[in-house]
Amino acid sequence: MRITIEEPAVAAAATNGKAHTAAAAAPAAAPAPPSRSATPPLPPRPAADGDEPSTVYEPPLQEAVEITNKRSSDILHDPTLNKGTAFPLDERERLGLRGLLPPIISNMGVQLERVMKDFYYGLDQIPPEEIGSGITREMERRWRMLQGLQDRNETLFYRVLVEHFAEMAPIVYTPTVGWVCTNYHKLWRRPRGMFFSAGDAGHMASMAYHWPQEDVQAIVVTDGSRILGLGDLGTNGLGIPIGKLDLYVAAAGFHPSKVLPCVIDVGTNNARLLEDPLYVGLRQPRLRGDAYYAVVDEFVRAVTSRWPQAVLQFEDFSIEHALPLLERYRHHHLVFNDDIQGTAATAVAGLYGALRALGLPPSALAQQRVVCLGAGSAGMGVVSMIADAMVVQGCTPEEARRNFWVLSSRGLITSSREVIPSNVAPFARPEGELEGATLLEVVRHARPTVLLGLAGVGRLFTREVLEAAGAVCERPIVFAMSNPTSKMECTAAEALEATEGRCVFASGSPQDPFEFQGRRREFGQANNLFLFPGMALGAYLGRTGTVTDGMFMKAAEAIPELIEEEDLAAGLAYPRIKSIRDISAAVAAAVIAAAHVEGRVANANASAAAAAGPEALLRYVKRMMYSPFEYSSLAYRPLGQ
Ligand SMILES: O=C([O-])CC(=O)C(=O)O
Ligand SMILES: [Mg+2]
Repeated sequence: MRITIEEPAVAAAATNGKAHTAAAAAPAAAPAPPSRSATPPLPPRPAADGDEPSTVYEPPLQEAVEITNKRSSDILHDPTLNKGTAFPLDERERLGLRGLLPPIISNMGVQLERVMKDFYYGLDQIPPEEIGSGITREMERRWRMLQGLQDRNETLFYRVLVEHFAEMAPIVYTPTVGWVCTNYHKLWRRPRGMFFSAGDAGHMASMAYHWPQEDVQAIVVTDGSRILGLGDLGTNGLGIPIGKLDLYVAAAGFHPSKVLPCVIDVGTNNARLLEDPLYVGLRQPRLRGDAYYAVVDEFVRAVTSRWPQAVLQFEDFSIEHALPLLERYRHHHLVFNDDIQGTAATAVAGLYGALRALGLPPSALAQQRVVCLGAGSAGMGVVSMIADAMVVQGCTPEEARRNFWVLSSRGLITSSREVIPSNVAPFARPEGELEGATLLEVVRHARPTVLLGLAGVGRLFTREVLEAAGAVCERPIVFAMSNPTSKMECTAAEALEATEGRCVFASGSPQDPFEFQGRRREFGQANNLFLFPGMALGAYLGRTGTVTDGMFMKAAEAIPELIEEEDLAAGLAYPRIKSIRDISAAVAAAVIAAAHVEGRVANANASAAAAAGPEALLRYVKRMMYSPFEYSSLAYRPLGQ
């Protein structure tokens, strides 16, 4: 496997072709692009006849070489030196840039095409089906504006993000981040984070040293194979680790220079990206099997060797790899999978919150009847953890399992199904019980109190399904957890209308408040953003070695404690995200406390704080959190001193 180099001739041809396509698709009001926006064709090559030079030698007017004493990101941040994706491989090696840029080496023609498309069409270069419902032009404008701020002044960026978190989280994170990933190759700006590709095999350990920070405390990595519910986005998926780590800083107080977003590029099976001349990832189908695991293993060895104390969060890996990778590393490294474990703990937290809102004690969890749509890694992670929580609340594992009805795209899963993955098998209904039944049939038959949506395919909680849920239960709990907005199982308005306002609703992507039956209704956000920043902070501060199920369970129990009384009365199952820093601090403290009981807190300060009790521990955590409210003063120390 080697780094792919775009052929200039091919790229120039593609440039011309695309310019015409874009012009045809342009709205009538848009200015017509010049007939040729691409680089002019090269002059015909002179025929080689004999040994005579065909041209007269002309000395160049300016030096072709520019001298610099800068390296690595200092070069990318110097506009006079930066070439973006066009740095050739030898310069990437010589200047410590390998890994700081996507694997494709473009030429200036491709860069020109990207710029001109944006210049002429802006958002309109993007086919409407890619925009995704819920993403408006105004959200795009805000994203671009905040991105510009982040590129020039991170302290100020994080200050505005912390101060206006509820308003800005939907722009830097879900749902806008889904749109950003879909269009990452068109929106290309300054690179942020690291790219490890299959073409880097054998080089990753040394590449990790190209990252300029000695002290990295948290890494989020994706292989781009299942970005939110949007599918395989290849290297474009890096937008997700970037968005997650923005929240590490804003919500959990990691220092912005100490977090590292990463993508592992093993190819993509997304035909549209493979054909797009602007795509910046490897143009090859995804690696599979041992070849795939070899790349991920090398990445994990590279980053954990250079930064042994860092927490490593796996994000948006497709179902076939997410669980095997978690099992592979979780017993040796400080890792967790946010979609499996973070989403699970978020769902448990929300169920405890919903029970509180309904005036029921935590022990009532053991009596809930749960229908879960989606048997992927996130769905099954949620189901297993709710079952574990039911056991904590006093029922046997067998009784807990009988409380679940799990549906895949082929309907209800029963033990008569030919192939059942091992994590699904314990939750298969007994043979003969409605194999393959539709969601509507299952709701009527099982009479659930809880309806969970984790299928990632869009509006499957139809009006009929929701009405049935409202008919079999006075106050059904409805969580539409798939992201982004276009993939949610139903909207808040749909859930409220179909149940005459009786349900407790939450969704993974945010929903604006609205008036319903003369009352303003607001909704909790069932998103793992409540979990992962605090989980990472607790695991990092505690130096807990690994991340255990017990740590997740305690984190889940801590979250509903932070819902305000008046919000409980209004039926909110989650605290408000504007208190995200308090929530993350409480989660981190709960995580350290759980790890302390398990005897795995290796950091003496954290251990002493845990021994001193919950208040001392919470104070310790809060003291360790970075705050962007003041600039720190800068001191100068020359290199080598
Ligand atoms: O990123 C989010 O909003 C939640 C999440 O992990 C996912 O949907 O994969
Ligand atoms: Mg995710």
